[in-house]
Amino acid sequence: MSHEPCILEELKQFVVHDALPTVYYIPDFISEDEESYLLQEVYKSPKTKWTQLSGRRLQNWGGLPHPKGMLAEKIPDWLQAYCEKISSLGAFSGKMANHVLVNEYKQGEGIMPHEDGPLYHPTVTTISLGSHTLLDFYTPISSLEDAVPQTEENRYLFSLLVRPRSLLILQDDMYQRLLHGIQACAQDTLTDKVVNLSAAGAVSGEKLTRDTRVSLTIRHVPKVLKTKLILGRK
Ligand SMILES: O=C(O)CCC(=O)C(=O)O
Ligand SMILES: [Fe+2]
Repeated sequence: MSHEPCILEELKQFVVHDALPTVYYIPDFISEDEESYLLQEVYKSPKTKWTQLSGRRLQNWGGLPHPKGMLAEKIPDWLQAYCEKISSLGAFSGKMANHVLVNEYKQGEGIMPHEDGPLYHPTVTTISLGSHTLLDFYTPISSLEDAVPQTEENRYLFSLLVRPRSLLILQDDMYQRLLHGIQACAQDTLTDKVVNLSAAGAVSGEKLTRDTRVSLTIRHVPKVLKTKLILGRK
């Protein structure tokens, strides 16, 4: 299936590597003031908005994606502004982002390798706040030869360094075929497996200590329910 080009010309300079369809890494997408403002808003949200998972906690905004359709909820203004800004770049083929996950990772926390699944438009955009992290990519289990033991180590492909205030856009195979995850560790030693070293202003061999990172994962959920009646609720 061919992919319609949907990102504005001006973003082309941020493509990380032609061999990786497709990664855009945009350093300093937001200012330090915007970063503090967003962190303030995240931490102002009611305690009940947080879901504690093993190794991270999260806030879900916009509704819960569901195979039958997402019952859309209004996204607060402080997030809506960024949904609009990113959508206007063409990230979602002209559609408006309508879903935001806020993940908080304390130093040493991470997320297991996973796929984001079929409920989203196949583009994921992520603003990082407070700390860098390394996002690691893995081949899916079925695509390796049987003779090779399918350990996480064998399936590991490469990493992206995401700095605070950056915007990362993943599309195509990067989203649809590969798994992504974040190692639960407190410090990263950069290697040549980090494919955006120069774009992120880093060098191989550098050691970076993590702090608490908050990520805003901004997406478009195509299937939305217009009213509660469709779910059969009173
Ligand atoms: O924190 C991130 O950048 C990744 C989050 C993620 O993969 C997810 O929520 O599905
Ligand atoms: Fe994910």
